[in-house]
Amino acid sequence: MFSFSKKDQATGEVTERQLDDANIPAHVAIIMDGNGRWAQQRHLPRIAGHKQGMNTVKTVAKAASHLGVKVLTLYAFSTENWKRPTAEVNYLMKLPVDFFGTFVPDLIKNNIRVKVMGYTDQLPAATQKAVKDAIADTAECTGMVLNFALNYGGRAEIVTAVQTLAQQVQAGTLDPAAIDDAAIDQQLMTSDLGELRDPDLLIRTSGEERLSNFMLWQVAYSEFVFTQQHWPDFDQTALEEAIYEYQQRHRRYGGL
Ligand SMILES: Cc1cc(N2CCCCCC2)n2ncc(-c3ccc(F)cc3)c2n1
Repeated sequence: MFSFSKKDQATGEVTERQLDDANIPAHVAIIMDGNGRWAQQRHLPRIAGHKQGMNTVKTVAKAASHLGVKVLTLYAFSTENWKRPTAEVNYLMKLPVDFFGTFVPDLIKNNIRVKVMGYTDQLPAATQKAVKDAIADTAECTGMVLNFALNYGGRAEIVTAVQTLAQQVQAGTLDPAAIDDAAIDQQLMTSDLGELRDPDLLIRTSGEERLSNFMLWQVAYSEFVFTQQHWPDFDQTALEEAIYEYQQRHRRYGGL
């Protein structure tokens, strides 16, 4: 059992809570929202929110690993984020370089393996190199998979999968009647996660209640938990509270 304390924001009352360590979600996915608003509330530039957000990534990755999460997927940059101001995009593209420049030893110490899903060939060369090196440096780790969605979009992922299957039908190597869930799963960027490819729990921070084109196919049966704090304020306790909420729900897979 994992114990944690929850403080009621209104009354200040503190209650002890227990997590059932036999029901920790195997795959947790997080839409890390609120970095810009966090900075704005402190009269700081938006990039200050991203910088603090990256520190939260380090904290939450270690916390998830200690709790027994097997895959942690983090939505770091969407295919729509290229529309942001050039200076902000340039700063964001340097974050993976900074992250691995400082955090790979910690990842290895915690036996955490890095995976990245997205259209990484469209990223700057330095970002691609940092990602490639971190994947190689942690390839022997057998613990939690830290899976970054980087230049990722759920609809683009499905379009790419459909195009591949259509080409196989056109080539005469695939019978259209054989296209089922498994055939689609196999073409998605999460295919190498095997049985852990679909998130059991999706968390979105900062109060927004939208998917924003994230893992649209994979979250078909996920539990969603929307939390109020901005991502830079998210921490181990917030993760434990989200997992506690997940554990209070009856899980159905379309059945009774
Ligand atoms: C673009 C971007 C933005 C980014 N933010 C910090 C977290 C809040 C969300 C936006 C800003 N973080 N944080 C970590 C990464 C990262 C990505 C790939 C990778 F292999 C290693 C680290 C990252 N990438």
